[in-house]
Amino acid sequence: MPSETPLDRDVAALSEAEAAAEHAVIAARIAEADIRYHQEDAPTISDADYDALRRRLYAIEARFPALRSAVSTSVGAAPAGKFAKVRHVVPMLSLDNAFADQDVVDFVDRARRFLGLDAGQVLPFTAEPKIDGLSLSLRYEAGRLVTAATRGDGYEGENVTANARTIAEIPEILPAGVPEIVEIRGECYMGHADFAALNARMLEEGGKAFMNPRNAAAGSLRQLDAKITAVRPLKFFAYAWGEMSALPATTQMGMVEAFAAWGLPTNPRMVICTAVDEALAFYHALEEDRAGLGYDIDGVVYKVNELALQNRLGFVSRSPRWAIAHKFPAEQAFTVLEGIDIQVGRTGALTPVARLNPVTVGGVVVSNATLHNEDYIKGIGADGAPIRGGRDIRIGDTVIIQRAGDVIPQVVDIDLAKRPADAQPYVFPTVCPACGSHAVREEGEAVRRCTGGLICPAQAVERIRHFVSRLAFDIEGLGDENVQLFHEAGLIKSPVDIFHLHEKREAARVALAEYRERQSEERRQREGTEAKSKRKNEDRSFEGLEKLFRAIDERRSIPLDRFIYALGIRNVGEATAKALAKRYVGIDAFREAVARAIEGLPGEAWQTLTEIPRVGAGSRDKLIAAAGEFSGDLLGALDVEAALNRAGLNKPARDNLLAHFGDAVGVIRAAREAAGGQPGEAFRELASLGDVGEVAAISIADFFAEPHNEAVVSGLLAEVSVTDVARPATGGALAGKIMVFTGNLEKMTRSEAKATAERLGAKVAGSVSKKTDLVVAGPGAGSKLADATKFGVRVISEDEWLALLDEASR
Ligand SMILES: NC(=O)c1ccc[n+]([C@@H]2O[C@H](COP(=O)([O-])OP(=O)(O)OC[C@H]3O[C@@H](n4cnc5c(N)ncnc54)[C@H](O)[C@@H]3O)[C@@H](O)[C@H]2O)c1
Ligand SMILES: [Zn+2]
Repeated sequence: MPSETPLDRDVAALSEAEAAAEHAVIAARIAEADIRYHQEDAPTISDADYDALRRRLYAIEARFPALRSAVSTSVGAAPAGKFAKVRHVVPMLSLDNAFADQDVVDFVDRARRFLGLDAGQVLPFTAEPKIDGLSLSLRYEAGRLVTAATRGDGYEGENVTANARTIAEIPEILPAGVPEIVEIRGECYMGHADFAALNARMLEEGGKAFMNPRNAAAGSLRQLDAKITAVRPLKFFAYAWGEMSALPATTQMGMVEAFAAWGLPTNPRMVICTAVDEALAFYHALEEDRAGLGYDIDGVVYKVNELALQNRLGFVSRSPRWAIAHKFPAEQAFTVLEGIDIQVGRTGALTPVARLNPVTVGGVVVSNATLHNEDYIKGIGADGAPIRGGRDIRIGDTVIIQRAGDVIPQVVDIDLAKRPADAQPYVFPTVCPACGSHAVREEGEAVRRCTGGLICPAQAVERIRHFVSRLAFDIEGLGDENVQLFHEAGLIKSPVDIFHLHEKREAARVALAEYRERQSEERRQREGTEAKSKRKNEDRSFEGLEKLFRAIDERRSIPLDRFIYALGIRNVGEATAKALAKRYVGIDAFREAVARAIEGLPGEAWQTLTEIPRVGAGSRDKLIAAAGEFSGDLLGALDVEAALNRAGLNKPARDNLLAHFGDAVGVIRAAREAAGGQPGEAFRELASLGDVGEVAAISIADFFAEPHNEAVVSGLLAEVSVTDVARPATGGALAGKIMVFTGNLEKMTRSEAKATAERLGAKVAGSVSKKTDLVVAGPGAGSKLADATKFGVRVISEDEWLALLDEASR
């Protein structure tokens, strides 16, 4: 609830003056909300907030009846001036609301008491979905539709006859034999799929999207120009009636069945209940099916089935005593966005989370909701097209929160009318809030990522796990569990700490002991017995720890490719790391090359051009060259077209560039800008290595340009010596040989086998050809083995391979 109304103060504690003051404020807010909702189809508070205001109003009036005013008994809002008015012979009233199951129990008890029923007598009532649309009254005279009217204030509605006639589901003529005067009432609504399609069309035509299906239905029906209504996909369910010259039935159910027989759409979920339990079961079952109905409902309506009993029960002020609306907890609510927090995920992704003024949605108090990503906040969808009609989200905005079922609550829209005058567009951080490293966003990616992988606490555990993984430092005894526990104990915060762990032997022992203690405690709890833990945590040796220290020491020397791979640079996998190591051989040469590449790092405009789909490096360079030669000013559109033609791009590249930058002027402007930020020679060289490429080169440069990472690399180099990668094809027992592994290897993994072969100078290929020198085939080998036979390539078993390795290492 917005803070202006202290709805939480106990009514019993209010003085008469306080009550009067609060009553006046609430009454004014209800009157205002009624006009926005019923007359303008543009609500400014949520239904739940509205209901809470009404409940509070009635609570105050119950204690101070003298405060009752027009609002207390009002229904809807007066007809809008733009429509002709229609007087309802039988008023169209509202319904009393039930929120908790107990309210329904009370309702039935009240009705039974009123009717003087004793325990043995049943009181059947109907239960049916409460459709979330707007009520519509259809008057037929001699079987012909003569007037259609909205509810208005219950006594006078708006004449929307021409509009209603355009609704396909509403019959113009009723079958012969119907009473002379028939007034059928029901709900005019719009289905989910139709609503989505209508909104897409509205946006495409440059119009405004509707907030929800109810507003869309109301806005479409209440059009001065019926031609507009005609193209809006409106539907109708009949469930009530007004003036009738004769009644076709004596029960609620019978009446609705008669309407169906006359050709009116009625809701298939309507049932008869004889006990409260049955009604509540219906309610909860419907709530579960709610999302799949295809149209919005906001609760269940119960009505006493016998019309004779309905007549005896009659009305209280604005609603019948024989019916009640049992509302579902709201799935959407308005609240104020108080701030945007940035969370950093395990892989460095920065995710914006809305900090909200707490609000109840779907029966749960929500104070955080997802904002998805940077573009979502700006009003841009995943496909680059506007969402929410292009409205961005700002701190201080009044936002709509949605929470359906178990889905994470999300911010779905904002109310522009309530935007504070000083609200600023949200600027997404370019620095990681967890570690201060810069955060970059790759073109074509929705997420921005922290580049401080090695020091970022949010990513630490993941990165350290990668650092010690098999293809990287391969430190035995430092599995996922140990990384986690040493990280939690503050002993390994970054990879450098691994090499200092032995200096903190005591602390490591304590951390390990505590971890074991926790583990066995958990086991005890799980198994439920004390006795089970036979070895009651006796002083177990810390042999494992000593072994770990030895394993770490063994890795104080590591080949360059493994070292590069271990750093966990984005887009740098095993193959890229190998290509780099092969090219630069030693760590110093590699770092120098990267430092030079950073100096020549291309500008953002160049990077953007690089990542537009179907625009390869060739097209990009052609375009930049053409833009460089182009001397005209960008306003001369003809020249611009000519310049673009001269560039000689292929069609897909050209189309995608035009789509991305809007028009030829935009393309040339972008190309000119890119020309100013072209990469230097060193960058181009880095990017041109096999298995590296421009994307990886940018990631490498970004990584080393981040001082935090440089610091960790220097720290590591003080602890480990990075060995040069032997130039291949010299000396190794398999120098220059092309090998293929196929089938299942049982004594070593595929990647191990591959690494060993490469260490001996072989090149490992993925498929067998005439050039293949050797195939190692395990069980289950298939087509590759067949190829080997076909080409006459030598094939050996895994055991023979191991023997060969033995020999080679002697
Ligand atoms: N957000 C706002 O600013 C705002 C303002 C005013 C009203 N409202 C919403 O409207 C409600 C009050 O409006 P109300 O006075 O129309 O009461 P109501 O919506 O609680 O109940 C009466 C209405 O229910 C509808 N209905 C749907 N299915 C029905 C069925 N099967 N049988 C009978 N009636 C059915 C009819 O149109 C009827 O007029 C509030 O509880 C709130 O949800 C919201
Ligand atoms: Zn970070």
